[in-house]
Amino acid sequence: MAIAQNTGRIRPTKPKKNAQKQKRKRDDVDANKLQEAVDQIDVKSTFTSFSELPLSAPTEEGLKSAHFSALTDIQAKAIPRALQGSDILGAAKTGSGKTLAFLLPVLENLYRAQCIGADAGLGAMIISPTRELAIQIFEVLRKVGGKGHLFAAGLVIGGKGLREERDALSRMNIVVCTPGRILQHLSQTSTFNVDNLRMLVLDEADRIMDMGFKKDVDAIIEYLPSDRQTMLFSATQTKRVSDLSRLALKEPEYISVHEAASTSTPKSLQQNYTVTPLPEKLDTLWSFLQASKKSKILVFLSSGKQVRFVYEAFRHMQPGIPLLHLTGRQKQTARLEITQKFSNAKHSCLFATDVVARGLDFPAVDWVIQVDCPEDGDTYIHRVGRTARYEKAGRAVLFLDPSEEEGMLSRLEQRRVPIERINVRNKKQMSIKNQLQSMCFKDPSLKYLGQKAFSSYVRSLHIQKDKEVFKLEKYPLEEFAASLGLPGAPRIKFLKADPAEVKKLKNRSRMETAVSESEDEGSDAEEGGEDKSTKKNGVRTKYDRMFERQNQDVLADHYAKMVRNDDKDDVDFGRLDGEQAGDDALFDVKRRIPADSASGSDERDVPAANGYAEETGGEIGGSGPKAINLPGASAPLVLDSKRREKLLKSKKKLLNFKDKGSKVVFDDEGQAHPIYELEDEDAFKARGAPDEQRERFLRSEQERVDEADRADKQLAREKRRIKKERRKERERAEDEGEAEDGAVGDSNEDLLANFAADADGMDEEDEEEEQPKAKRQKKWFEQDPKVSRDEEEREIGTLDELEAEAARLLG
Ligand SMILES: Nc1ncnc2c1ncn2[C@@H]1O[C@H](COP(=O)(O)OP(=O)(O)OP(=O)(O)O)[C@@H](O)[C@H]1O
Repeated sequence: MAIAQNTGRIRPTKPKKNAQKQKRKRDDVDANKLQEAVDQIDVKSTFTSFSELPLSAPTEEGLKSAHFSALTDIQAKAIPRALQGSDILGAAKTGSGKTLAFLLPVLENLYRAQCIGADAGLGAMIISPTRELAIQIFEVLRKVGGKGHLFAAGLVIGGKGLREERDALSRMNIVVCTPGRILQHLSQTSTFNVDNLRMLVLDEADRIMDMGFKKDVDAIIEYLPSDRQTMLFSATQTKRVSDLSRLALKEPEYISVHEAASTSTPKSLQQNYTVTPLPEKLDTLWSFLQASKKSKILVFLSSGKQVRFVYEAFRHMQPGIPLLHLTGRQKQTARLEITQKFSNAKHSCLFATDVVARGLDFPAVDWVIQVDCPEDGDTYIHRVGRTARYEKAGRAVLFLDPSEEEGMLSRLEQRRVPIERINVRNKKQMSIKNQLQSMCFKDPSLKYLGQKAFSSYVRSLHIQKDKEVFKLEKYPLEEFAASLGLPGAPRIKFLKADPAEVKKLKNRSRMETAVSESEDEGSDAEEGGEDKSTKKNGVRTKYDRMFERQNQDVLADHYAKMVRNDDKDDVDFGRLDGEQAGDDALFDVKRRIPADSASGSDERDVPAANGYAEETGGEIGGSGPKAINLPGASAPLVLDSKRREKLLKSKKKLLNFKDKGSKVVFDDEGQAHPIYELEDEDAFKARGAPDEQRERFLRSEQERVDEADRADKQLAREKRRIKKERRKERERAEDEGEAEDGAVGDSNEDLLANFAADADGMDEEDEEEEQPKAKRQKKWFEQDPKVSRDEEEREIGTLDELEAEAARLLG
């Protein structure tokens, strides 16, 4: 198969023309025979191996090289029906091989239809909710289809050049994509023709069909031909009639292989929970890591901020096991690198958000630890499904706060999850609170991360839909803040908001947010999220995007949308009551400014990095720019970009934002006054009319000038006298002979020079003037003055005398 690279760069390879033609001929014959065999499949019979199915030679070859021989349950049931062209709703436990259950029919059905090459157009579209999962599906496609098939296949997930994708799309037969990005191509790429599309696959279909992707999916469907085969797969598949009608499924086959099973999770998965009060969760996690250094562990936390804080804090404490972290906020290349690292690692601990909860097939994960309670039973199932995949063993532990225990256990029971309580051995339990506190004290940036982790966690609790499980008022938040090493709990404000808006926001699940983050917030300007806003706003520049990017280090996009700039409606978190905390509430993070600049006496200081404190109001702290009060600055420094945030690290640059200071003069008592000070008006009037005052002032100034003039003249006279004396002194010295009088002359000159300097400050030029000139050598045309005087006295009379005189001068 001509397959694109898994980085999103699409480079269909070109098989040699002759070989291609011959192969096509063979394939034509094969395809006809295969079609007959497929038509004759008895879908009710039991299949156990791939060899029992009528598959093409290239597919068989691919399966063989990937060492797939026996069919899993879902594959045995779904593949025969899908080969015959039925629409499928496939449900099976995590790690049970659903990917091959839809990839094989895609390869086979397109092969039999000879939907190969650029002329055939796009034959199949496979949609995944996350980029990581799309990449993984693409890899499996490459593994089983890359051996002998001639399809051109590619990945369209954003994070790479739009034009590059656009060019390749027009030649693709199979595309694996994320919803936002493919919709962008459908709406913007004129050469992208989907008229020949035969198959549409939705992996993690329940996720793709829910609120987060609703608009995108509905729009995508509009572009696709209605005469197509549609397949939906998920471990938590639903038969929602609304979804089926949205996708226009035709008499779909509902294949739920584990419906009758007593549990909805793999049998080989051992599941436990431990009741750990929120402030002790990090202690328990640390103790667990210390006891499991030779394991591969996946730790779920509910927000990217928490992931970042726990990762950074634990990293500093050197746990003795390699640590990794993954969130939707990271750049695509970093995410890819981390998933690969964790896949290849033997012993490692990956802290992650729900961005990796679904579909990812990390090999040999020993433990899945859920430090934060999942939002619902489905999320729990997907998270724990990252271990115990395809008949392998695995263990999962859920940390529950006492307030969550009852509610969550009943949800898990409803979802047929067998889970048992275990207790943490007191002896093994370690406390890292003091360590965290001292680390946060020493390292303001860690403390800052801790504050963000705290706020984002509280916000995530607040927006949870299931209030029977998540009762915000029951969590010991002060103690929780202390357990993160913080000196106090950052205060959080809740704002009243439009109920309709809140409802809409609440309907967005956390997973959706994580996923939409992952789609929206890569570094590349042409990613899915950006594309959506492009649609809305028309042309946007790089700077628009830069400023629109929501406070990347602080709050997620959806939180930003929940913040309203309406101070009147602020309600203190401390005073939160049932009504205020109800569905109508939106919230905002309120951080403190230093006590000396804060007006409210009850406010605590929460100094941010570099010793400065943040002040937020309205949208600040939620998503918009932050304002920092610099000591000595007249106005707060607004942090509306990364570049400005960096400023905080440079004292030199910060000086530009501070007041430059003003000049003052000191009176005799040592009191400072501004240089120009307005005097008292009455005192001014008492001194007479302004004109008179002006006259008086001019007169007095004139006298002052005259006096100064006189002094100057006197000084000039004195100088001239000194000069004269010095000249005479010099001449006398010359006359009497330099050798004898040098000493006297020098001493006089010193004396005179000193006097002159004292007299008034003669400047250097004057001083130089006073220095005796060094005796200069005569030029050829100059005469000795003595000689010259003698000569002048001598009269030149005749021509002979004149000639004789000229000869004498020349000689
Ligand atoms: N027929 C098979 N024989 C052997 N291994 C298989 C077979 N089918 C799938 N596998 C392996 O099982 C593992 C899980 O497969 P897959 O990722 O498709 O599961 P899934 O059902 O999609 O899981 P999830 O619900 O978590 O997405 C993979 O490592 C895959 O290679």
